[in-house]
Amino acid sequence: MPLPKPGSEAGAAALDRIVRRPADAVLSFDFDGTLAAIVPDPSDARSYPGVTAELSRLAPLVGRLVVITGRPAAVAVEYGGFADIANILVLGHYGLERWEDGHVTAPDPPAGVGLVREELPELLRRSGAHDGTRIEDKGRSLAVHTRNAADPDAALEALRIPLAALAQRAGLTVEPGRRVIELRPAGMDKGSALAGVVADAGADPAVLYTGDDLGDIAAFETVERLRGRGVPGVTVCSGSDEVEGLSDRADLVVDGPQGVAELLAALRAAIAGRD
Ligand SMILES: O=P(O)(O)OC[C@H]1O[C@H](O[C@H]2O[C@H](CO)[C@@H](O)[C@H](O)[C@H]2O)[C@H](O)[C@@H](O)[C@@H]1O
Repeated sequence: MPLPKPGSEAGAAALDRIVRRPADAVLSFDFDGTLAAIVPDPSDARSYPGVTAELSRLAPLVGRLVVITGRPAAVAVEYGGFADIANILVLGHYGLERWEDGHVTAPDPPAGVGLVREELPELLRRSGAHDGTRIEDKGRSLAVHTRNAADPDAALEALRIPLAALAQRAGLTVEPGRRVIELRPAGMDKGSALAGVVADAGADPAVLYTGDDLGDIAAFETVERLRGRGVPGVTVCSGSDEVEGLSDRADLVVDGPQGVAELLAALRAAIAGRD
C-alpha cells in the first residue's frame, strides 16, 4: 500500500520530512481504538494484528516511538506486547506514568481517587445506572463504562451530572471518552505529555500523533502549536462512527486500527525505500 497523503500542506510536508529524516521523528500513538480495536470488555483489548510487529520494525529506524494512553502504562505494555520493542516509551494515565525499559515511574495518586473508589458504587446505584454499566478501577483513576448497556449513549448521559459532581468533590477531573467517563487526577493531559517528549527529542524533531478519541484532541493541539513554532507535525485520526470532532481536525483519517496498521507498514516501506 502506498503511503497515504495528508489533506493539509503542513501535514503532507511533515510526513515527507519524517520519511526523509526518520532518525529525527517522534511517532506517537494512542492505544485503545488506535493500536487496539475497541472490544466490549476493556481487559480483552490487545494490539491489532500486525501492529506490534510493525512498531518493532519501525523502532530502529525512527527517533522515538511513543504510546500515550489513558491506561496504566504497564497494562498498555502488556496488552500491546510492547515490552521487547527497543526505543519505545509508554506514557500511561494521560502522561502521569512513564514506562521505559521495563520500569514505571509516577507520582502518588491524589487522595480524591480513594474517595471516588469508596463512593462510586453507591453513587451508581442512586443515579439509576443502566444494567451493563461497569466500573474499571485503574489504580490512579476510575472509569465508568456503558458500552455493554442496551443503550450505551443514554446510559452514559444519565451519569454525566452525578459523576461530574463526584469528581468535583474529590478534586479530580472528568475525562469523557468512547462510552466511558473517567474520573482522574488533574494537571496532565496527552498534549502536555506529547510536548514533553518532543522537547526531549533533540534539536530538530518532526512529530506524528495518531488517536481516535476526545482525549487525543489535546495532543492534536500540541502538534498544531508545535507547527506554529516551525516543528513539522502531522495528526492522524483512527476513524470510527463513535467519535465526532476529531476527524475534522486531523491531517489524515485512516480506517480505525486496521488503517493504522496499514499506515505503519506503508511508513516503514517508504522509509526503507527512501534512498
Ligand atoms: O487513551 P486510550 O489508550 O485510548 O485509552 C482510553 C480508554 O480506553 C479503554 O476504554 C475504551 O476501550 C475499551 C476496550 O476496547 C472499550 O471497551 C471502551 O468502551 C473504550 O472506552 C480503557 O478501558 C480505559 O481505561 C482507557 O482510559
